[in-house]
Amino acid sequence: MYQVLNCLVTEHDWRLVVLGGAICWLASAVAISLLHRARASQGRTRAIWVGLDAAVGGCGIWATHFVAMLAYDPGAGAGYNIPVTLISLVFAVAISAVGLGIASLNERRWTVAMGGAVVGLGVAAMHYTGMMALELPARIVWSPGIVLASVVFGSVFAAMALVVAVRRDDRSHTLAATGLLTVAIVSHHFTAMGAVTLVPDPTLVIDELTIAPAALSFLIAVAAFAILGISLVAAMLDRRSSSELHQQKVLLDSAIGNMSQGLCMFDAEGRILLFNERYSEMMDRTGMPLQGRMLIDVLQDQKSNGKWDGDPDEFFNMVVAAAKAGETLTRVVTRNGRSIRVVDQPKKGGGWVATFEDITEWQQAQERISHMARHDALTNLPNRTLFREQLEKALRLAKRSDQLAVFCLDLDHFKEINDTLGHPVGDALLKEVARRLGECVTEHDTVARLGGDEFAVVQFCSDCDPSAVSLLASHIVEQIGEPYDIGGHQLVVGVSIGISLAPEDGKNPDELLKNADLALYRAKADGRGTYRYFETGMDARAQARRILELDLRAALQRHEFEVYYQPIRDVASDEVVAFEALVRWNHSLRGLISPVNFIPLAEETGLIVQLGDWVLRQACMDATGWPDNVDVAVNLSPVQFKNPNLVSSVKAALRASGLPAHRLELEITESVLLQNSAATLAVLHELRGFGVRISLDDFGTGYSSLSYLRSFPFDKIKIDRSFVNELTTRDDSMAIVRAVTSLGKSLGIVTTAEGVETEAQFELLRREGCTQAQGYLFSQPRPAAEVNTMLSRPRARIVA
Ligand SMILES: Nc1nc2c(ncn2[C@@H]2O[C@@H]3COP(=O)(O)O[C@H]4[C@@H](O)[C@H](n5cnc6c(=O)[nH]c(N)nc65)O[C@@H]4COP(=O)(O)O[C@H]3[C@H]2O)c(=O)[nH]1
Repeated sequence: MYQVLNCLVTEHDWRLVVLGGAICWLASAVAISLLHRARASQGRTRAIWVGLDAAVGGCGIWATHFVAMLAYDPGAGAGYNIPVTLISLVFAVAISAVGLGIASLNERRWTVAMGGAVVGLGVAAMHYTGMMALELPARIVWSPGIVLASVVFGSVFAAMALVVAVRRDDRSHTLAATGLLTVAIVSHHFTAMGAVTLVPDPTLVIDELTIAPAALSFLIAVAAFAILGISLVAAMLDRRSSSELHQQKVLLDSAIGNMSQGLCMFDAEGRILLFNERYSEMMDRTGMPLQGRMLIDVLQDQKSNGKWDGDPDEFFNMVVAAAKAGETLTRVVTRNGRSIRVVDQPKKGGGWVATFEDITEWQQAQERISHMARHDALTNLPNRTLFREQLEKALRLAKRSDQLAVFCLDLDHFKEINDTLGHPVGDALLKEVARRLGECVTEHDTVARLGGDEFAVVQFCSDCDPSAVSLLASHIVEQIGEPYDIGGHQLVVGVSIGISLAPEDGKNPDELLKNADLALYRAKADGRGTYRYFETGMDARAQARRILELDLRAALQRHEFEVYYQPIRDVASDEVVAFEALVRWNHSLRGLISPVNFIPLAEETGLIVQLGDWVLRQACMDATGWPDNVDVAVNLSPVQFKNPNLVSSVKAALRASGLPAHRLELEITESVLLQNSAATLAVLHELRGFGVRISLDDFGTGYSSLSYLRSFPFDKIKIDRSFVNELTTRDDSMAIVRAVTSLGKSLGIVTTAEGVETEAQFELLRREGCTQAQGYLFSQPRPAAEVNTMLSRPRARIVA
């Protein structure tokens, strides 16, 4: 230590020492400030800043050394070897570049310290290379301990300088770092100089390629100018980037200020660095000092004002810890009745960015969508999806003693009401039905609309009487069956109910619904307006029906259908005047199947359109081979009337066969007139318009409304065989037949009695003036090939 101080005090010119110190301070200040720029930039820009920084630092170290060497007078004849002097400058710049590059790599304190230590080694490398350039008639004897101390001083102080510099880019830290870097260079130099002892040796020859100390001052001035020049360039670059930064800041401010989202940026400690107005509005922090404040203080203020109901410490610690761990936090908070989604996104370099989005409307829309997806729009009752979920839940929660029943409901003849009175009336009726159902059940039960006129109920009751299910079912049948007054229409609609019980009829919603549906089918088949419980055999019957349906579809392709004909005789002349076409199914395994067993299924599945079309074409074709005065009657199903192509199908059948239209008779039932009567009547008029005749079949069995006879000028009324059957035994049947025949006579409509089986029936009909008769008395329906036989033989012989 003494040696170092002695060297400094006795062997140096103080004025030059102060000048060297000043150059060193200047270079250190520029180097520290450039280090900040380097660390704030990326990639190539960072490399440029590191390069400039190393050039300034290196020149500073070099100039400081040689100014200090000027201050140190080693004696006459001293000079500096030029190449080695220049190499020492290269070392100073190159090693500083490595150290500064390391220090700019990341935030870690140890990396920065290591970078600083490398810069310190650069100072040492420069110093000792510079000393090697010193040429004088003396030998330099080094004191190794002091040499080591000089290297340690340089590295430790330089490491400290860089660590302080990167801690914060403000004036105090920059000043402290500049001071420490100056100390690093200066302390290293003078400690190293203390390690020198010059031993005169006149034998030593001074190289020619040396530079005199006086000339060296010129080089130092160049280095000092280099420092100043680089500082100037850096300042200009800095200015330019400051103005760019300023512009960017203006842009950023306006973008942040106009965002619909709230935004707040925090540093790693939880201090507010930046926020927009939207943030303070949304989080109810308007008018509160926020800039630079710790979040915890803001929360505590809000807590004391009653605007925050959480635990500020707990919350603050949680968000700070999450940001430190690099976790993104998302939560939804409620402020002033609005729902706000907050996302805390950790940011590079510590801290986090919080964004605040008002999702109130979005949330409401989501709720609406989810409600719509699970409720029926018309009645607002749960739909099938929600019903299944609720049934599933009820099954999960049901205890052994609980009773759970699933009801499937179907309104009877709702379709006809909808078709005749229109959809608005149908909709109003469904709403009213939904309301009445709601009144029938308790708060433990669920009512749902599964679609169309299908409703469902889950009855859930604890420790209740088993008769509760039947009681509810009959109550529903009664309530739904009460008359409705809808838009001035007095309506009556019945309901059929199928019931399945859990767990005996099914353990899951699908099974229970399927079985309740099977029971519903049975309720409908048993005459509607009633309820039925599921029974095990129902499933098998449904299965058989499904097989029949599949068979029916295939039968058309396999040409398994055949048209049979039954003669219709004129009562007065006893001549065959027409044949009724009646379809038969020649099933490959089951033999001949009667239409009563497959026509309803064909109607349900819509296959009747295809089948009816085929019968029509076949019947027209067959009739062309009969005498011209013998007509053909073909049955039309109500379902065929819903097909817009009906008229064109009839025309096509006539055209294809060449049968005159007046020889074709189409038989319809009253139910055809029930559905959308205006459209049906238009079709009937169109058919009649081109000469086809229309008969009203099964008269007396359905609604038997005489108004139908007024609504359309039928060519024929067919009296149902149930009346003919009882003609000789029941007076009322006789009275009905008499009324219909006289009605026909007065309206000029042909009357045909169906199902005539006995001579006595025929005799009565003849007496009452019935126009035509049809029945087993004359012939059963027979294949087309037997038509000629039926035509040629008198009836008595056929019966026999
Ligand atoms: N007990 C008894 N029955 C008699 C007597 N005379 C005729 N019948 C039967 O009465 C039915 C008359 O036909 P429908 O009332 O139109 O009733 C028909 C008709 O509604 C429907 N049907 C038959 N073929 C077709 C078709 O091609 N298209 C449509 N849409 N329906 C058809 O199937 C129903 C039943 O047809 P089928 O079984 O052929 O039954 C025929 C016929 O065989 C009798 O003296 N005594």
